[in-house]
Amino acid sequence: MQFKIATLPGDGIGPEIIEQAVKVVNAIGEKFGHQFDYQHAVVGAAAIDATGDPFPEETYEACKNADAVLFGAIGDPKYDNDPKAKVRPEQGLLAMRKKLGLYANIRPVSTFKSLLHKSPLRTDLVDGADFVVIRELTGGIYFGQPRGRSEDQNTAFDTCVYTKEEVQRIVKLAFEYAGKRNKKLTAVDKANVLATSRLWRETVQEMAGDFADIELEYMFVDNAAMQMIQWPKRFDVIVTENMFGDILTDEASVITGSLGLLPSASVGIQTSVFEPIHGSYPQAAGKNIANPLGTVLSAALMFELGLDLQDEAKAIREAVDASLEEKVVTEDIAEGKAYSTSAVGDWLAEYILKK
Ligand SMILES: NC(=O)c1ccc[n+]([C@@H]2O[C@H](COP(=O)([O-])OP(=O)(O)OC[C@H]3O[C@@H](n4cnc5c(N)ncnc54)[C@H](O)[C@@H]3O)[C@@H](O)[C@H]2O)c1
Ligand SMILES: CC(C)[C@H](C(=O)O)[C@@H](O)C(=O)O
Ligand SMILES: [Mg+2]
Repeated sequence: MQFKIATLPGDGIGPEIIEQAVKVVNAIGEKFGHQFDYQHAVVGAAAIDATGDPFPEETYEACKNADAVLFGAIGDPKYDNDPKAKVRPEQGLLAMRKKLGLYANIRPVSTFKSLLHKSPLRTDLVDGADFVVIRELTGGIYFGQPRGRSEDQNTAFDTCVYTKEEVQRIVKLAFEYAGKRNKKLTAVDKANVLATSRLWRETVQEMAGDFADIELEYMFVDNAAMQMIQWPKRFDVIVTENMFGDILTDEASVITGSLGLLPSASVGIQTSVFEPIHGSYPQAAGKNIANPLGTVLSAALMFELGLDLQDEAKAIREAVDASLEEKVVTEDIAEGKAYSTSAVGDWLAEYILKK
């Protein structure tokens, strides 16, 4: 089959990790007889440098016209350290999510047998941990109005807004996702304090009757942050709002051993975007040391959820498992010899072709 893939490397380590994902996707193409027509587009700081806009119209068009989008990461210290910057790389990512209607960010968290000892958590706690965080991605405090500063500049404000419809569509997706897994859903909120969280909880309660086969529990986000580390195996599917999901999933990556391992799928109304959960890791940019597996596993999610090609997704995950067992890994998870980002990509592509 023939597919159009938009590749958006972004900033920092973005180009290096996307390059490895493309190698892997090409190997899958060769093995399974698919052709991929790539359209490269700029986003983030790279797009500001090139066009002045962190999510230019041409990039939006490339995403809309694609069967799937592979995205690296955005962000640059020159903006991180300049709170007064008017245009920021992160605005490009948020614009992409909003304009493409990517309301659900699916972030699977699972452990690899060969990496259990890499987690700072006790092996018996993390061995077998396997859950999915469904993060709402186009609402909440990231997008709510009003936001800004008072006239005298001495007060700043952001607004957290959710409509019932926004909550319903993500909660429906989460119930359905739980139905395909172990039928357990944890709705994480801060309903003891926030009005938006009370709307979430009320909406989940109203919908629960339609999903009576799903075991449902509610948990406050502070408690969830603790239990995720204390007892990660108790979770199966978690649904939560935008910012809670952002924070909880970086925390969850500690269970697996590295932030560089976690993939995600941002799905919604138009084309889906497949992206690692980590950022542009500027300290590693250009050094060929970043872990490409979060991005490679995002490509696996692209086959699984975006293109509905299950054998292809499985072949990528098998290659990743094999690389971990053979210890062909980058420095964040290496013991002894560390491989470069590109060497890991080459090894994975070769493994897929040889198998
Ligand atoms: N989706 C995104 O594009 C995204 C996500 C998070 C942060 N950011 C941006 O990235 C920039 C840097 O942010 P940050 O330092 O807080 O977060 P980060 O995720 O870039 O890095 C945090 C730490 O995680 C580890 N790490 C991350 N990715 C890794 C990889 N592939 N391999 C090995 N280790 C990895 C490193 O130890 C790194 O110091 C900022 O500009 C931020 O806004 C972008
Ligand atoms: C860079 C930032 C806007 C982004 C977010 O907070 O959503 C990132 O942390 C992520 O998790 O993709
Ligand atoms: Mg994040």
